[in-house]
Amino acid sequence: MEVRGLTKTFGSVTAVDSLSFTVEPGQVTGFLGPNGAGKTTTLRMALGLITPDRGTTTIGGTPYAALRQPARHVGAVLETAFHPGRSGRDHLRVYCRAAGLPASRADEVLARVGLTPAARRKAGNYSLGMRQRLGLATALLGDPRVLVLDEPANGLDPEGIQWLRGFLRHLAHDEGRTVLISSHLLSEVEQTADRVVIVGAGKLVREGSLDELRRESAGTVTVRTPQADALAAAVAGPGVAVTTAGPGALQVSGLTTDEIGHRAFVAGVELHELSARTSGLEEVYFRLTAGAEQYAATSGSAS
Ligand SMILES: Nc1ncnc2c1ncn2[C@@H]1O[C@H](COP(=O)(O)OP(=O)(O)OP(=O)(O)O)[C@@H](O)[C@H]1O
Repeated sequence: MEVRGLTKTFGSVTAVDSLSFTVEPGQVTGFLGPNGAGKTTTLRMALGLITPDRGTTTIGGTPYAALRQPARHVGAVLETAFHPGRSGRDHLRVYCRAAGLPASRADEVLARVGLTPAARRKAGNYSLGMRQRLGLATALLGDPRVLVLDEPANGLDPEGIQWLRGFLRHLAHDEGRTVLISSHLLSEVEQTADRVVIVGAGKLVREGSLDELRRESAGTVTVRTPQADALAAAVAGPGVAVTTAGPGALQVSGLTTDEIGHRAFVAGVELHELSARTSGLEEVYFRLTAGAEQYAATSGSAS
């Protein structure tokens, strides 16, 4: 799935801004960003539910709207709407008819998502977690190569989350499907996703493997010094990032503790602490999207 230059404006809000990224088969890709970052709008454009101002999305080289029998190519769970009086099984059979699929697919996908025991119960009485499973079953009806799921872990209990992780990884790794899942929490996709696409304020912030992000989170050094400005000047250079981490404390990335200690010594800067530490993925994600969240908060309160 290739997203190229997608842009969408609602009034004065640019929800999605020249966004481009690629989602590969055989992997689970996490689509991450804080609330209001434009994830749902992007997915709705990718699935032809709303029209972008600019840009394209193609699935296996073809725009969604041009796919013949789209259910066989792309399965999506964006918002899950059910007729409350209809059983889960009947809900799926209606979709089978609409998509030209045999009714027997309904029972097959119910079994895949573990809903067989509840198949004949009214969907209106399903728990949130069961509704999520029914949504997933609906997406799987056409046996699609691409799955797009908006916040699929919402409402699932810990056991359900565990099951979902294994299931999505199986669909991608063992069956070679393309799986895209959105979330505003990195922790929610951390154990499922192989890659992440991170957006903030409608723009791409980062696209890459989770391993890359993990490596990045390993390289921060905390320095405490009464001469913070002098130290910042002493370590500055290409590939080095320095941020303030409280009074008299700096975080330096791009240099080892030995290199920072040496530069401080040469510059005559007194050090009180020099420690390498793993900042953790969540912190890297927060740092990447912090500006975007600020922007979202400002634009939200102004409107
Ligand atoms: N139909 C609409 N009309 C007006 N503004 C909209 C509409 N849809 C989305 N927006 C705005 O576009 C921005 C992006 O919203 P979107 O729902 O795509 O973000 P999101 O990343 O999915 O957020 P969340 O995690 O909260 O679901 C927000 O500022 C939102 O208020």
